[in-house]
Amino acid sequence: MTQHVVVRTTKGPAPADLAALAGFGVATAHEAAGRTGLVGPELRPIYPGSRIAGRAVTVLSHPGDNLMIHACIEQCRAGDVLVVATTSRSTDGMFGELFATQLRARGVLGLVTDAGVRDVAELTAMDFPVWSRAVHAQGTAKAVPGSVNVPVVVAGRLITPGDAVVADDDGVMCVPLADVPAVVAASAAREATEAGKRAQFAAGTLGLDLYDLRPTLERLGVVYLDEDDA
Ligand SMILES: O=C([O-])CC(=O)C(=O)O
Ligand SMILES: [Mg+2]
Repeated sequence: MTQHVVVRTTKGPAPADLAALAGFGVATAHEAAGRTGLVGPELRPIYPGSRIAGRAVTVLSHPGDNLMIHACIEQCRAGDVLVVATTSRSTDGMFGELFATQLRARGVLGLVTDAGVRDVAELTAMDFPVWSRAVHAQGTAKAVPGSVNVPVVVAGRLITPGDAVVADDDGVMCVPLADVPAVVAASAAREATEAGKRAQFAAGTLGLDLYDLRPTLERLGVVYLDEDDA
């Protein structure tokens, strides 16, 4: 018989590294991580404008059943992001504002879920950020066991408890715990480089010249024509 577990774990990234990742955001951290780590684009924020980075606390639930979210909440602490996956595809609304209220009371930053959520107006009003596969009012049961703090796959991406989860309007990414310091350092370097480029672009420089792309166009056979010759 399958064993269902609730794993108690405190390991996670340094708070300063999580704060830094929240500042950089998903696109920068993803590039800095060697274009890795992204959760599939089907997970979207339920409202725009949030940017968080926190320690992953994971739930693996039976579809249509939120018992294990209840079981998980006492394992959560300030600075965490709750990550919910289901054992087969489900868009049922297994999370809403009452769960968010419990998580907020513990200092949890937000929810990333491969399933559905509901109470979007209330979640928006309380500014509790959620990235989900679906918004669906479909109610769920509390009857089937699952696990807390085991590795899960969310929209194609493996997330292990204690990893850093970064989420904003561009989507969601995961930085494995051991990689966090290196990704923070690479993100800072990338941001400094982009600041220099931004200043040059604002002054009128073209990417074509800054990146020396004219020889590439020529090598690839792209020809410039005047309108009358086209
Ligand atoms: O209670 C549920 O099943 C989900 C929900 O709507 C809430 O958390 O408010
Ligand atoms: Mg509700």
